[in-house]
Amino acid sequence: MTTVSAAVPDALFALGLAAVVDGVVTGDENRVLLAACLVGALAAGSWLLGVVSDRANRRFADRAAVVIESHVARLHSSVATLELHERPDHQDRLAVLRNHAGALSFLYQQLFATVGAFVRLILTLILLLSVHPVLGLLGLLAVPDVLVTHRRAAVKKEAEEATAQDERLARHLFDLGTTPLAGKEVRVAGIGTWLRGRHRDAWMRRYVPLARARWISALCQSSTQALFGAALVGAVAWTAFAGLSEAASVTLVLTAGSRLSQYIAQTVNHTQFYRSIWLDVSRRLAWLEDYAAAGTATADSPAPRRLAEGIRLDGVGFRYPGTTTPVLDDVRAFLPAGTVVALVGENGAGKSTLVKLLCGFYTPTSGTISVDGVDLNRIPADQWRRRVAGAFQDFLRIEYPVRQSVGVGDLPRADDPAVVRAAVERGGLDDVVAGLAHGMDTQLGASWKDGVDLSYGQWQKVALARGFMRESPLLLVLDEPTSALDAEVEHALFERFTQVARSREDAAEGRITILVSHRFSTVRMADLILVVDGARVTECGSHEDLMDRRGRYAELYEIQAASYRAGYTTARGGREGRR
Ligand SMILES: Nc1ncnc2c1ncn2[C@@H]1O[C@H](COP(=O)(O)OP(=O)(O)OP(=O)(O)O)[C@@H](O)[C@H]1O
Repeated sequence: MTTVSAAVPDALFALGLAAVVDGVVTGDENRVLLAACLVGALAAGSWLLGVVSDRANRRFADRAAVVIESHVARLHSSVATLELHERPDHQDRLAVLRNHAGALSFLYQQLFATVGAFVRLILTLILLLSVHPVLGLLGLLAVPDVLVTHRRAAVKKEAEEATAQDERLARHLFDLGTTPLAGKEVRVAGIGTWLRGRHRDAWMRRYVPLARARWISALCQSSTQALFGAALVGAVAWTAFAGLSEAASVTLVLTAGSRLSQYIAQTVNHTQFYRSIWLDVSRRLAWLEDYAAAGTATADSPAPRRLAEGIRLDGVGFRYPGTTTPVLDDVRAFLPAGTVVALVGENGAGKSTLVKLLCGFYTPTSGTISVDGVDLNRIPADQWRRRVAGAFQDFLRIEYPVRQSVGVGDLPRADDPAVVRAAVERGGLDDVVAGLAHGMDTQLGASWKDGVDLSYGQWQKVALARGFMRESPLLLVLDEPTSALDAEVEHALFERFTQVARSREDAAEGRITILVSHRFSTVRMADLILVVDGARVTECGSHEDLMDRRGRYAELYEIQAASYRAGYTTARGGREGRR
């Protein structure tokens, strides 16, 4: 309310000045003194109310910014599928929403600022009309400016959206050129200059149309404001020479008139901001809210407490959003409850995609995945995800003390030392922790105080341990989480996982463990092996079944076994030769 109140003394300032001039012209000292006090009081009141409203608004906006950003982040993470992150049109919408989400926090403050601007404008118009009704025309001559400002803002927004992809590209290239992770490869490949060039090109593709739009806007606005300026000069001259020659009236027209353009600009800016925030950012926020809610609309069946039968893939087909090539096509398989299932196949065969579908990160484009006979789409995504655990090849490096970095795998139990310790052991991280100065309390990440950096394989073990935090997942996914570890270490770890998976407690829950690995010595431990080839599951059975079948699996297994044998013989030959 202080914002609105501040508008009144501000607008009446012209009246105070006119009274001072009137007192001077009539030689009435008391009147001059009174009017000067009024001007002082108006100026002080306007300043004081402005400061108070500014403080209050900032406080409110800071709090609102935290709430709104948390809301956007929550909506992001509550979207069940990954489509949101991978469709370019969705990404562009999200980029604009992320960039402007902070502006939403000014919505409330802006509402009062807009009302305040209207109050100033109306009071100023009343003051002008009190001199002569024809001065109301000044208000009309401000209309072109209003129209131009509205139109040009829309054009600028369109240009921003049309080039949002280039902005993302420029940021991506900047990150590539400046983040430590990419640093080695950028230097070895010598692509620093190339990256800089591409980065500049992307910025120019964004900047040129935006700059053009801004220049045209500036030209149009200068013309309309020049028109208004000319009208103001005309109004002052007319007041001075057309029978309204009292000095007080001229002062009023001069002061109120010159402020009129400023108040009109403020009113237009405030309404424009309000309009763009309301129509644009809040519409995007509503879109994100609907998008997040749509995923749960068809979910009407709770996640099972335990798996009794298993998971069935029935004619499952999948294309990534925005692409036309099927990555999976008519996949049919049954994963029985309580088993360890391995997925094998060449690079790009579709193993990780199948894992993502099983986790519910995407919905199949055709066919169904059913869990104990219930379509996975009918199980609320958050419930299903609470029963899924695992580790992925593209893992997170959470730079916290080891205890938390592992513990966040299951937040409700993150503070239970015994649970975290058990997960550390299952993930094979115990030997890494033993070598750290502060053990489980060691800060991870070299950029933090007393922080240590880990090797890629050690980070992978942290992610793996985090994946083992969850108490009773129905689906445990291990999608090449040990690719950076030695074959022997991976073998030992998986041997331990499969033993646990076959333990009485895990078998009672019917947990299915999905294992993706390119190492056949690991894969052969699984109860069931699915061979993914040419977007389909072409073979399915135990290691022995598949070897007997002498198909693709047996062929790949033999190739790997032969290369291991050759490597072993060469290594042994080399050692014996050196002796
Ligand atoms: N987000 C994505 N958008 C579009 N296509 C994708 C996406 N992710 C994967 N693909 C494509 O889907 C196909 C299968 O990829 P996927 O990651 O499932 O293979 P994979 O068998 O796990 O391979 P790898 O053994 O190399 O990990 C590949 O051709 C890949 O290019």
